[in-house]
Amino acid sequence: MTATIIDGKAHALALRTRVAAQVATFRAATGRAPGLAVVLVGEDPASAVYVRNKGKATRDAGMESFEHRLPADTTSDVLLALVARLNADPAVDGILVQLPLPAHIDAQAVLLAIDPDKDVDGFHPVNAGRLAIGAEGFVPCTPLGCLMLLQDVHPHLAGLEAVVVGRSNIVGKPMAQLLLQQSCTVTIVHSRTRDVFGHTRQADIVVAAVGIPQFIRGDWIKPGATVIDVGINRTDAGLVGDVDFAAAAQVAGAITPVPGGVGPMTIACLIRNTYVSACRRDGVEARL
Ligand SMILES: NC(=O)C1=CN([C@@H]2O[C@H](COP(=O)(O)OP(=O)(O)OC[C@H]3O[C@@H](n4cnc5c(N)ncnc54)[C@H](OP(=O)(O)O)[C@@H]3O)[C@@H](O)[C@H]2O)C=CC1
Ligand SMILES: Nc1nc(=O)c2c([nH]1)NC[C@@H]1CN(c3ccc(C(=O)N[C@@H](CCC(=O)O)C(=O)O)cc3)C=[N+]21
Ligand SMILES: [Mg+2]
Repeated sequence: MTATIIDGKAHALALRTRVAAQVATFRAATGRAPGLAVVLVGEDPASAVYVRNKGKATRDAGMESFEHRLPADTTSDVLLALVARLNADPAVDGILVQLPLPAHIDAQAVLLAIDPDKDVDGFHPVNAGRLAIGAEGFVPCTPLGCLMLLQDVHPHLAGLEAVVVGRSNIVGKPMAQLLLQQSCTVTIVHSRTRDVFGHTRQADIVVAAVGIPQFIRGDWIKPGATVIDVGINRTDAGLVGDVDFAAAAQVAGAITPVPGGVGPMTIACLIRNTYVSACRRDGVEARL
């Protein structure tokens, strides 16, 4: 069997195009553009590339991008003061503080300072709680993008066995919550799991968010299963995912590539969340 390759780039472009059309309607109705503030502390080159790409995607959608670049030695107090200003700024609908932050800054404290109703990353504990109880809030962009790709392959997710590899607050845990909300039977495996492939081999859906290049082997996948590879690993061989793509594609029914899979959907969902935030803040219905 050779898997269908899930084209994340095409899905992302379609979503961004839909959002851009709705943003035009929003601007005509309200006389203002939705705004996204992105904060980058330090000079990590990979982070700088992401922030540039986010700014471009924001402007391409007809929204305003406010980019704040701070030096690596910025204090927590200075960063918290900037977040407070962005919280109070009516032109800002979404706030994203690029992670990772330098080690001397308490990242949890910074995330906690963001107004949950501008938290388009969905990282604030209030939004994590809203997701857990099924209340309206912001869902982290990467798992939301993964869910959209999965729903294209499986219009009915209910009853499917899903295994999420990884339990981080920004990918694994919210991914498991979303799949549970869709009535999948969800298993989360992590570094202390005794038999990771014993679990993945049973799964109809495997979401890999481990951070280890090509960690998931081809024979860990059940024939016909859907594989979503969240991993972004820069190696000497270039950018690779957390799945051994060549081997897994021989077994899976559908699989996302890296690059061109989940990554572009993350940015498209950030644009979507920012548009939705602007609609909520102005009391107009979000249409997507
Ligand atoms: N495409 C995109 O838009 C995005 C991609 N990423 C990428 O996704 C990947 C995961 O990111 P993130 O969740 O932040 O990573 P973290 O490092 O925060 O979490 C990794 C998880 O994998 C688990 N893990 C580590 N080793 C093993 C193992 N041997 N067996 C089973 N589980 C293991 C860890 O377990 P434990 O908790 O026990 O330590 C942890 O829960 C990275 O490659 C990252 O670059 C991240 C965000 C967005
Ligand atoms: N507050 C915060 N929110 C985030 O959402 C966030 C973050 N911090 N820190 C870093 C991670 C990582 N992340 C990615 C976004 C897009 C691609 C992406 O577009 N990837 C392209 C390739 C890009 C390349 O070539 O490097 C692809 O997979 O095709 C990847 C990774 C968002 N993150
Ligand atoms: Mg992490």
